[in-house]
Amino acid sequence: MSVLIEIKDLKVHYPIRSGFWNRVTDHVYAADGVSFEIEAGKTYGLVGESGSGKSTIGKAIVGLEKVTSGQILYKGQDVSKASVRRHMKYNKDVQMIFQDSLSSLNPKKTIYEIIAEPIRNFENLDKSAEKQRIIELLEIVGLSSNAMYQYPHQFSGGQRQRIGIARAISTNPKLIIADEPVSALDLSIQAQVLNFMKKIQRELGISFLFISHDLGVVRHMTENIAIMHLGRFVELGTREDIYNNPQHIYTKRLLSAIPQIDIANRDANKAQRAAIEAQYQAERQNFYDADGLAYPMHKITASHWVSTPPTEKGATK
Ligand SMILES: Nc1ncnc2c1ncn2[C@@H]1O[C@H](COP(=O)(O)OP(=O)(O)OP(=O)(O)O)[C@@H](O)[C@H]1O
Repeated sequence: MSVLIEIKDLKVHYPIRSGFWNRVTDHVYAADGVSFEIEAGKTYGLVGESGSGKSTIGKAIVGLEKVTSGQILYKGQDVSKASVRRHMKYNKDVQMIFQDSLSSLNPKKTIYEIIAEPIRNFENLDKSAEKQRIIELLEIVGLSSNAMYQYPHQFSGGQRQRIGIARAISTNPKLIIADEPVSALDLSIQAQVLNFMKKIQRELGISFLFISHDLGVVRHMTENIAIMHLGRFVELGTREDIYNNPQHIYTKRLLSAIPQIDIANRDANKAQRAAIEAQYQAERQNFYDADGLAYPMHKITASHWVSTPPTEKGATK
């Protein structure tokens, strides 16, 4: 295994201002000491409910959010500082795709201009080489070269996600942060886009940080997964650890929330969901501290970490 990027004790705290003087009166602890590694060519899943801090981590990694403390180590350098990112041309290697492709693609620009923008930031191609590159990128994402003369609103949601992917891969990146890349799409289109992401990963060797609120969506995409709740990781492990041997009550609750298409067992699934919810409500206080925050994680196997009360022994992450 080769580690592409290492996140160490990352904290991103947003100030809350109030009162006549607009003073900082408190903070939102959006990411509160998270550590994990993404391997080269692999997908890392980051899963939690809305507001748990997933996007904040993704944005901090690409440099869109200021890091309060901690490190983001890439090729041995701490890229949490803007000067280091510029010096290393880090933003060429790390790109982001968003959930809402309509608002993340400038509606006034043609697809050609949208895809050309990151290329122009990092390379000095002449007009014909640039056009050739854009035609190739459209081909990779399964769109005809005519698409380059059109505008985002002329495409379906799934096609727009492909355009977002074409733009993201245009700089030949090593890592793509995919923030809820399919949650705005119909189920049938979701599967197409997910398969397509796996295909470009195989062909181009790109790593993904795949952010989702739905453990069902990441299941077939990731090798390693972190479960996040209120700014902290509650559980982290391989796909097998998380899906076959979940330990934290919050992970169990997220697993029970995966939509089931299996109509024959609908009643049994509903009963199981209700049982997990009752267990969650009854045992919640055992899993969180007096402020309602997750405890530090402890290692339970070589790959599996779980947030547990501090009386239990083991290294913390
Ligand atoms: N710029 C900001 N200023 C203040 N608070 C913020 C800011 N951005 C996010 N937050 C808060 O930080 C917390 C984490 O938000 P974040 O968007 O990272 O969560 P998320 O898990 O990605 O959720 P969602 O899927 O809804 O985006 C939330 O409480 C959110 O309200």
